[in-house]
Amino acid sequence: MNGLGNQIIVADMRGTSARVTPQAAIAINARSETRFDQIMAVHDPRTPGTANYVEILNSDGSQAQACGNGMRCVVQALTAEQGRQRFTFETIAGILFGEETEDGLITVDMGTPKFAWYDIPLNEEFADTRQIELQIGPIDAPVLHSPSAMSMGNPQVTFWVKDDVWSYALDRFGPLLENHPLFPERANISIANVVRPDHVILRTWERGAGLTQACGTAACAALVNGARTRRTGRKATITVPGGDLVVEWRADDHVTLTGPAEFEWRGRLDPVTGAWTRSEAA
Ligand SMILES: N[C@@H](CCC[C@H](N)C(=O)O)C(=O)O
Repeated sequence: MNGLGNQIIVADMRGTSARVTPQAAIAINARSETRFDQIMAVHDPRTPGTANYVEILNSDGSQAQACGNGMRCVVQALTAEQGRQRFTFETIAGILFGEETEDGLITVDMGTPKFAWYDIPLNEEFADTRQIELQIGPIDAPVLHSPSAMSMGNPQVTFWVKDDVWSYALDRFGPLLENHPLFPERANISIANVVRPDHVILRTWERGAGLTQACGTAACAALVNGARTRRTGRKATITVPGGDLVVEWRADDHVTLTGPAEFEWRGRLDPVTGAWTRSEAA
């Protein structure tokens, strides 16, 4: 499936105790036909009241706590299968809610943001994470500097720019910043241009996956970081390379992400080795 071009494999692991291994993820990603950004492994529920436990793997085999575009794909796959439209899921970051609406778009309640340096986490104490000390480029003329940091379940860093987000070599800066010593669990790195308080243009280098067409949790972080630094309101369209997402930071502190999800093709997957076959029928 894909969520605005974020390449997602929804792996149906219900009825088995097997897990998708990091080795399988790396092997699947090595094939051009199955290159992906995240695998959403949908397991039987672990907690009463939830539909499924969802484990998230990045294309480098690492585990992610949250994936907004992937959750939309899971909601759409389960809605198509079961007819019902609302789901409660458990992930390592907590409980999430997802719903397909009448217009075919999917809204996921991504939970609440965290701002304390130790929750993000950062390796250094910052009293205020709306603007942290971090820069890239020459010390006296940094190319990017003073980003906002927060956790949307996963570590997120938003650099603010006033010009074209495409004029920055994110493919070069992304890996350096993702692995910067300030981030003990690495980080998702975004560049944001606030066009209007209700419109942000965003590019993201994803932890464990690299440049992507869309990153839902980074879009949530751009809105929340925008609102807490008074650059945006509490609801905005976030334009990512793959298209538009709508993010709202509600009065109850929950962040919702709305956008499309698209089925591409189906197959059978060995979760241990990553060997796969494509099904003839869609
Ligand atoms: N594509 C995602 C984010 C996936 C996880 C991220 N790479 C991480 O490791 O935190 C999204 O849509 O949110």
